[in-house]
Amino acid sequence: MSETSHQCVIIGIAGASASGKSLIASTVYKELKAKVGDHQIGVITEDCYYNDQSHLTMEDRVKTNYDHPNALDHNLLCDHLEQLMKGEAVEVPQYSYSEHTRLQESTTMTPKKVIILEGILLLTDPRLRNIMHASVFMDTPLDICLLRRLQRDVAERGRTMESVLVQYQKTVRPMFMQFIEPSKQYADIIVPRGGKNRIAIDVLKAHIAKLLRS
Ligand SMILES: Nc1ncnc2c1ncn2[C@@H]1O[C@H](COP(=O)(O)OP(=O)(O)O)[C@@H](O)[C@H]1O
Ligand SMILES: O=c1ccn([C@@H]2O[C@H](COP(=O)(O)O)[C@@H](O)[C@H]2O)c(=O)[nH]1
Repeated sequence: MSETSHQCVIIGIAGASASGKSLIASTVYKELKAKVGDHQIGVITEDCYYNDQSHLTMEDRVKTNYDHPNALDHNLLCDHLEQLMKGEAVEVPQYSYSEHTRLQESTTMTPKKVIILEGILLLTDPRLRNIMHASVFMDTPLDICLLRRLQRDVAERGRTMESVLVQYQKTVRPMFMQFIEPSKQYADIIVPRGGKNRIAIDVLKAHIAKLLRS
């Protein structure tokens, strides 16, 4: 648990791709927002901080390993979290998974009392671990993650079934084994089965509600 946060508390949610990080983060956010309003709580996705690849050809963009820590701009993410903790607003980048580029537009995030931060590689970075007040690891079996990623990426991220399967074998699974799974040791809470785990949602809501009251 970090001692550095004063105005804003960061709760990190990590785990494999398609393990349910976004779903649990958005469920906790929506259910709490209905009670406390969206000025108190927000969600930031690590994916927004993928490096812009617009200088590369599409062929090279497709070949990039998006599951290695070097694919992400954690410097900018840390800077933004520190600004939010100081009570300053930040411009969160928007990322296109189909173009592998950062969009021109960004999203303004005003300071919040609690930020839920979700992403695959969050717990691999000591700077981010130090900023977090509490951390969660979504421990969904990898075969279930692959099934869910396949469905989601074809439906929502402009991908073909074949491209998802090739990428999974080349980078997604190996990087999970090398970086993401070992980072589980740093989590305070380990959530099995995925983003609909009601007990886990309620535990997170209760913890955040307590922080909001303090
Ligand atoms: N427990 C669950 N049961 C059924 N579908 C789930 C469950 N958890 C997540 N999903 C679905 O799996 C897909 C991947 O989940 P998502 O939250 O996007 O994963 P992540 O953010 O970890 O990549 C989404 O379509 C989501 O709705
Ligand atoms: O240009 C990109 C950027 C990322 N990815 C894949 O996204 C997942 C992380 O996002 P989740 O929402 O946690 O699934 C990561 O496994 C990358 O492989 C991509 O395919 N293309």
